[in-house]
Amino acid sequence: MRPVSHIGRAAEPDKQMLRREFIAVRNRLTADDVREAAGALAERALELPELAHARTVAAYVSVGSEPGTLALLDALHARGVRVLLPVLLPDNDLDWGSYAGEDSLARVQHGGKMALFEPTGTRLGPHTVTEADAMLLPGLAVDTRGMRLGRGGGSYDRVLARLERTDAHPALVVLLYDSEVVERVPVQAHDQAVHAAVTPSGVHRFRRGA
Ligand SMILES: Nc1nc2c(c(=O)[nH]1)N(C=O)[C@@H](CNc1ccc(C(=O)N[C@@H](CCC(=O)O)C(=O)O)cc1)CN2
Ligand SMILES: Nc1ncnc2c1ncn2[C@@H]1O[C@H](COP(=O)(O)OP(=O)(O)OP(=O)(O)O)[C@@H](O)[C@H]1O
Repeated sequence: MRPVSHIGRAAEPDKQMLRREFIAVRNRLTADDVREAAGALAERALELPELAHARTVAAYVSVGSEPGTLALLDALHARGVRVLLPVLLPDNDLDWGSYAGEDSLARVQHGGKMALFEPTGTRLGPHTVTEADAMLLPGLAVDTRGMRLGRGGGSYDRVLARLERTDAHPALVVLLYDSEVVERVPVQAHDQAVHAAVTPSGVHRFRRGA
């Protein structure tokens, strides 16, 4: 058997298989499980110094069985933090808009992709994310190096590449369930490590190059 932690094209089928497995586990969660986890996740995340000091936070609105983010968005918004939310573009890149409460969101179906909740206000442009002091990222798993397995759209790979090009260095925090922090995920050359993961039971910090 091939190891799963190699770099390169061979990682792609491994990623696909792992994504299916993590999604299957999420799909077995009940509405109560999701609700309970969302409350705990918001509490843990709000304890992060990176969020306590942030004036602008790039985040996202969870859907389905993803770890819930709405309570966290509301708490940040109530504190006066500027919360940026993604708008999915046709090439999977992300534009951004501001969160102004639940009424400022609309459910958007992008072709055959999953339905998302997106901000209805002014679109600020893809570059706006470089103004964030912290970024909350979706994912399916993260490993002990901070390498993140995303859904495979490459949206956040693009965002992270944009941050690197503009020399922006926000705190990168992925929101996950406890069982999604694992020993190793497959990586490709374009993948970038996050600094921390927040799960309902705690915060995991990753050392760069670990
Ligand atoms: N709640 C939430 N919002 C989010 C993301 C996310 O993962 N979760 N994104 C994360 O990048 C961005 C949207 N990007 C996306 C890119 C591609 C697909 C997509 O192709 N989905 C396919 C297959 C993948 C899947 O099932 O997960 C589909 O829905 O069938 C979805 C979202 C920004 N907003
Ligand atoms: N900077 C980039 N610009 C354009 N496409 C990119 C970039 N980085 C990665 N991609 C492409 O995006 C696709 C998905 O990459 P990958 O499997 O790493 O997604 P992911 O990290 O799991 O998803 P996401 O970033 O949406 O959370 C790949 O085909 C990859 O080549």
